Amino acid sequence: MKRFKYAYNGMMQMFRKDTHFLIHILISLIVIISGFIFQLSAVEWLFILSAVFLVLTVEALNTSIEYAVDLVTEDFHELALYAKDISAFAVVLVSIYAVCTGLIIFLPKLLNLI
Ligand SMILES: Nc1ncnc2c1ncn2[C@@H]1O[C@H](COP(=O)(O)OP(=O)(O)OP(=O)(O)O)[C@@H](O)[C@H]1O
Repeated sequence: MKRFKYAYNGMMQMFRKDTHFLIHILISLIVIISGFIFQLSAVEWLFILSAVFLVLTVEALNTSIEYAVDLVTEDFHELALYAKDISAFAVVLVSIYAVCTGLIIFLPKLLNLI
């Protein structure tokens, strides 16, 4: 129960600090609602949910790394720059995976509507 409380506090802090997180949550909700509308198969749900949770998880880790780096130094430091930039790169990578997954699953269904 303690762990859930800490996790809840972490989530609330994410909402306060990281506006990207809120955008990710909103997009995730739209994707999940679309999944119900298009009646995804079990395998399609697995890919969509893995993409959604991967993006949210990596975004949370990215914010966590930013805090850890800021704790060590707020001065300009090349290693701080590498740590933050590589962590941002990880978010971009999973976002590309999520966009590809969304396109592969939803695009044929959307084209079918036309
Ligand atoms: N201490 C530092 N030394 C060198 N470069 C830094 C340092 N802090 C931040 N940077 C550079 O500025 C960029 C933005 O850092 P920042 O901590 O503002 O994160 P952010 O991407 O704006 O995240 P958020 O919007 O969630 O706060 C980093 O990716 C890095 O290139």
